[in-house]
Amino acid sequence: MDDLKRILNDVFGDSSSSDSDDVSQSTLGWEKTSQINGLWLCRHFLSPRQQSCLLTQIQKEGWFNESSCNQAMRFGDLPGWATELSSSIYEAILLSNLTDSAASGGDEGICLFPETLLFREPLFDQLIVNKYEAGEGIRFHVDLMRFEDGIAIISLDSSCIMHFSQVRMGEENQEKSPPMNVPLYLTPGSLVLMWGDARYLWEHGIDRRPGVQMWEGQEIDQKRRISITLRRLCQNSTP
Ligand SMILES: O=C(O)CCC(=O)C(=O)O
Ligand SMILES: [Fe+2]
Repeated sequence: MDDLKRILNDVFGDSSSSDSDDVSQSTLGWEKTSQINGLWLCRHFLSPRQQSCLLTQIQKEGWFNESSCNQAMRFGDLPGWATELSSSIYEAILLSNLTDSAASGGDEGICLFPETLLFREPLFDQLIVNKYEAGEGIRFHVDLMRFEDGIAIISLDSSCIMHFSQVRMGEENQEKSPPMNVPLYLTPGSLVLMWGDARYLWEHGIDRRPGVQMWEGQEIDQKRRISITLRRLCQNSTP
C-alpha cells in the first residue's frame, strides 16, 4: 500500500500539498473503445496545472516562435519534461494495471498496454509536438512502420475529434461496405494509448475544417491545439 501511495505521489503529487487541482487516483479513469482493440483513452490524465506547465515547457523550447513552424521532432534523448511525461504514463499504466482488475490479467484484449511494450527501455525515444491552428488537422494515416508498436498521444489547449477508420486490405472489400469509422473526443489533458489493432489496422486522422468537428450535435469550438506524440523507433531504424 505504501508503494502505491508513493507511486501516486510521484505521478500526481502529494494530495496534501497545495496543488489540489492535480488529478488524483480517484479521477484517473480509462475508457476502452469497444470497436477497436488496443485503443484506450484517459480523459483526465493531466490536471489544468500540469497542462499549463507542459505548455510553458514547450513554449520555452522556442520551436514555434516562427509562425510557419508547426512541428518539432526529437529522437533519442528527449527533453527532461518529455522524459517526465513518459515516466508519468508508465507509472499511470502500471498503477492502473495494479488497481483496476478490468485492465489487468495479461489478456491483450483488455490490457491497457502489453507488458512487452511497457517494460521496454526506454519506453519512448521519439517525440513529435504538433501545433494546429484553428481549422488545421492531420490526414488519415497509419504511423510509419519505422516506429515500434505502442504510441501515446497527449492533447493540449483545444478539444478535437480524432477519427479512426479501418485500413482497407484489398479493392474487393472496398466495394462491399464503407469502412467503419470511429470518432474519439479528445479533450485537453487527455492521453490516448494506441497499440496492436489500433496502431496497425486502423488509420487515424483529424479534420478540423469548419463544420466537421461535431460531437453530440454541437460543433466544437476550434482554437489552437498542441499534441505531444511519444513513440519508440524500431531497433534497426535510423532517425
Ligand atoms: O495530433 C495528434 O493528436 C495526432 C498526431 C499524429 O497522429 C501523428 O503525429 O502521427
Ligand atoms: Fe499518427
